[in-house]
Amino acid sequence: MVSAPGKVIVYGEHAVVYGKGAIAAALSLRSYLLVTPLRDSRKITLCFADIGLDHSWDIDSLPWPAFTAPGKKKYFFDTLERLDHQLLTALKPFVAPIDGKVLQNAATPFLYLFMMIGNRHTTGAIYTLRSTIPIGAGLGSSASIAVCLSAALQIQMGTLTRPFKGMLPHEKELQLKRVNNWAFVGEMCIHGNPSGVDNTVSTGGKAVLFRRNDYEQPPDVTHLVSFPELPLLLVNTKQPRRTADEVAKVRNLLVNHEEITNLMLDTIDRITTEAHEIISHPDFSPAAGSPSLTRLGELIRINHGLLVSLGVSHPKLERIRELIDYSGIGWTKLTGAGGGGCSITLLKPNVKEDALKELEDRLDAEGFEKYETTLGGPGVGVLWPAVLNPGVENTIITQEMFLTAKDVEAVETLVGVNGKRGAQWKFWRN
Ligand SMILES: Nc1ncnc2c1ncn2[C@@H]1O[C@H](COP(=O)(O)OP(=O)(O)O)[C@@H](O)[C@H]1O
Ligand SMILES: C[C@@](O)(CCOP(=O)(O)O)CC(=O)O
Repeated sequence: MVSAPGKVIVYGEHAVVYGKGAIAAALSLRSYLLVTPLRDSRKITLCFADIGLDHSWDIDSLPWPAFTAPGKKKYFFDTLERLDHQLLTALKPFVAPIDGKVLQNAATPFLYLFMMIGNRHTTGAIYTLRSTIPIGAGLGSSASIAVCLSAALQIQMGTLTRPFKGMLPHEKELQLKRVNNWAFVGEMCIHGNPSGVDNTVSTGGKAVLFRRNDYEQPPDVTHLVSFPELPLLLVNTKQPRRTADEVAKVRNLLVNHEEITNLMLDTIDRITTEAHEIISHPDFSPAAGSPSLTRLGELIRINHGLLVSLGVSHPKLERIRELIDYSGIGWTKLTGAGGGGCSITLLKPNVKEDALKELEDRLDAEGFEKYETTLGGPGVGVLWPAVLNPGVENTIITQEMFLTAKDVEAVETLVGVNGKRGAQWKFWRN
């Protein structure tokens, strides 16, 4: 079993697509992928329980000639920054029988990565996914799945080892890079032109300052090892939207109002840079009365204003912001692609319990959902063998156990990275 986290973008979404900086942190909400190898089978089955996807392919019937044509097959050590649109087209007939865009979007990166990382001699397997990340809410659900698929398929093919005691740091980093590279390719299958910030933070965990100036080159990634524990409130509008559509809105604005849009993107870049300077300052403290926390909060508010001007907010996001501004408990912005999805609020120090409770009741009454989550958790991890509580319980986690966990809490209790059943996850980066 492998697992990878969702993320929040604290500053810089959308601008990051145009070479500006973004700060993002890993969430404690995660995706979990169980691989059940079937030695004597020539079938692969994708069972993505949260969205009701259960589809099988006969390995021998897949378009191997297209994927193995000269120059097409990529190897685990190749640098991967591009998607091969011819190969994507070759997969279309294999995805077409699946009902609906959401399910097709989930299946396409899997098939592409399976064909690229695997080969026609790969044995059959069932790939079962459960995720505690809300789908399409700006929290990087698709990227966390791409990271899981990338890691699981590479482990299956033997091009990735699980992390072990004594593994050299540079080997760990190299393996993370391979996971991230293929995950980025998976993201490209459904997002067209992703910046790569989501898969990067999901792979490496904790928090990053990310910038991709040149799409032909790898991004500049600074790991923010001392990222502070910021008091954040995360609220979901439950308004569905697609990342690709929101990214397209900014692209259109850039075409129609080039100069003004560029100025706004530059301002967001400046906000991210200043926020980075604040949190990396040796005197930074998120404690009560700290002027730097207020400054970070003001930057959050300004960043949101610019995202509104870029056209990627939504009346429901504005309603949440209005309620929170009215209660005076913190500074709010949308996070991720916007158009719905989630907002984050940096809470002011010493917020009174009853003010928070009153706000939560109002959010609840208007149909919004609040998440309890922590930032800065671990990136991709592996549980191998997939057993519970080794040495004590030693129970193999079966597909049935995984599928019958009745809700997010039950999934976390069963297999969670901090789960109550004592499963021993290993991470490439601690
Ligand atoms: N739990 C899940 N199970 C299967 N597929 C999922 C799940 N979560 C997300 N996805 C896939 O990712 C897509 C959402 O990606 P995206 O629009 O980027 O939203 P997000 O902001 O959450 O990353 C969905 O349409 C679906 O294809
Ligand atoms: C809007 C964007 O900056 C972030 C998208 O995040 P999400 O898919 O909404 O989780 C796009 C990108 O970085 O590729």
